[in-house]
Amino acid sequence: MKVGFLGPKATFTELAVKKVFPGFELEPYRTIPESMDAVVNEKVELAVVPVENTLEGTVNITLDYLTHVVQLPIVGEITIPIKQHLMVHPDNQENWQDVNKVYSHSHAIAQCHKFLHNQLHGIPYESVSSTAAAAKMVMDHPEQRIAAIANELAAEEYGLSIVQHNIHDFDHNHTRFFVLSEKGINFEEYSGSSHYKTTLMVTLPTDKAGTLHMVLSAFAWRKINLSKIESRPMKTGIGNYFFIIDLEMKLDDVLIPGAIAELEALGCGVTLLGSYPSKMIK
Ligand SMILES: O=C(O)C(=O)Cc1ccccc1
Repeated sequence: MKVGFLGPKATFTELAVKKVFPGFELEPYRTIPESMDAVVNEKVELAVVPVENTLEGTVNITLDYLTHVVQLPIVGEITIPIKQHLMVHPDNQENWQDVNKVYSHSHAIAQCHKFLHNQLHGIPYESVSSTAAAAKMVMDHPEQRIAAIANELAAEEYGLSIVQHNIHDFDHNHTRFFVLSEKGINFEEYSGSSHYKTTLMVTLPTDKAGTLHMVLSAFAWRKINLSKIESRPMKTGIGNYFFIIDLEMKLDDVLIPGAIAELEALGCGVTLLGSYPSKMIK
């Protein structure tokens, strides 16, 4: 089976893939949407995409592409610890404090704001397609005084020197990834996890007071635990939002279908995005 992921080699996404799909054939893509398109176009059987980070929140492009452009079932979830390091070309290791630009993925930059503000004050930073793309760029340009924020594997892969370890602003930095596939793969087999979640997309009827309250009540009185609720723009006008709701249980025959029927009776639109095992990597 072939797995599509945000490349190039040694991104955090690749780390997540390797934790649960060791030995699988890997296909790097330049962007997250391109890795999802590859599933739709049957170039790969599944894609692994980042969806949420402890420090920076939702990866909007992933949720938006999943809800507005492609309809790919979520078949699994992987959560991994994230450690960010500052790295430079070995030629510039001694004078690393003279860097004049820092490159990384926007989420990685956001995870290190305090470090950048305090230790590299005033140095501009720029976001690129992934942390590994930033590392590769630093390797390709030894003549430039630039640094990348990326993981240890990227430093190894691209021959860079880590000059500051663990520069993320808070401990317990984790990122969640969705596994997307149309093949109905049994992620429990690969992950060994039988802890399930279910994700719903819910649109509310317009101009009806108290609907969100009633939506939450439908889950509350059934004692269905929510692990996340996120609003995203419908992209149809200011103030028009839908909700992505993660439930802390597997799709069953009674409780979740009952809650969905209740939401529909309120005039909500409900789409099941997936019911899947969730694997936490320590
Ligand atoms: O750029 C990467 O390495 C990615 O896989 C995206 C990302 C960036 C920062 C934290 C987690 C995932």
